[in-house]
Amino acid sequence: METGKLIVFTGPSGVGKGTLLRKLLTQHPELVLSTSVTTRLPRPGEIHGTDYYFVNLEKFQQMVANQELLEWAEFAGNYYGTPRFQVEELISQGKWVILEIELEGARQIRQTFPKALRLFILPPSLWELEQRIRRRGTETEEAIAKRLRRAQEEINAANEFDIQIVNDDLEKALENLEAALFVPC
Ligand SMILES: Nc1ncnc2c1ncn2[C@@H]1O[C@H](COP(=O)(O)OP(=O)(O)OP(=O)(O)O)[C@@H](O)[C@H]1O
Ligand SMILES: Nc1nc2c(ncn2[C@@H]2O[C@H](COP(=O)(O)O)[C@@H](O)[C@H]2O)c(=O)[nH]1
Repeated sequence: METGKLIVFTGPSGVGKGTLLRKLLTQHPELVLSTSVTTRLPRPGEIHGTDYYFVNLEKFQQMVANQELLEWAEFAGNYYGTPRFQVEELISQGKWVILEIELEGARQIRQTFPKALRLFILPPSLWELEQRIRRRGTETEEAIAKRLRRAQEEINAANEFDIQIVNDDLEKALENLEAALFVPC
């Protein structure tokens, strides 16, 4: 049977992780993106069970207490976590599972899944990162400020990851991502 693999995908908010992953998954439908749990409110168009499992704080705390999350962290005022059951099940079936998670969660995964491939996505500059968050138009000023403060801390930790990819030109970044994932044996 083919061996499953865990792939961690991290980078500051607004760098383009979701955009890159949507393209990657269209071209490689055999890859599986884990659906996280969050206490954040849904953005317009986001669907429960597809983009996230949207839960209240009480439910999130219950999941933490019951050890239902593989990793979890607070990010810019909300909680996020990876449901354990789906990831463990999929990997045991030989699937390649991607976690799109922030830095603290990625550090936890490093402890529990040392063989996971860990990728960090960098912006071409902090200025461009801010433009991207603003252009997306999904966050309040307060949330943008929180996310940008966290961005510098995350970028400083990029060297903790196996591979760093700059998302300047989207197509080029996608090519680099594919090269990192599908290295010939
Ligand atoms: N290479 C790129 N060049 C220009 N704009 C980009 C590029 N990649 C992504 N974007 C744009 O930047 C914005 C943020 O992208 P995206 O939502 O994918 O970021 P993210 O890293 O998933 O953010 P978050 O962690 O907050 O969910 C989007 O409007 C997207 O269209
Ligand atoms: N540690 C975790 N981080 C997660 C998870 N799911 C998403 N995220 C990260 O949170 C921020 C903000 O996401 P947003 O959707 O509110 O913009 C971003 O860096 C995501 O990668 C998770 O399960 N665990």
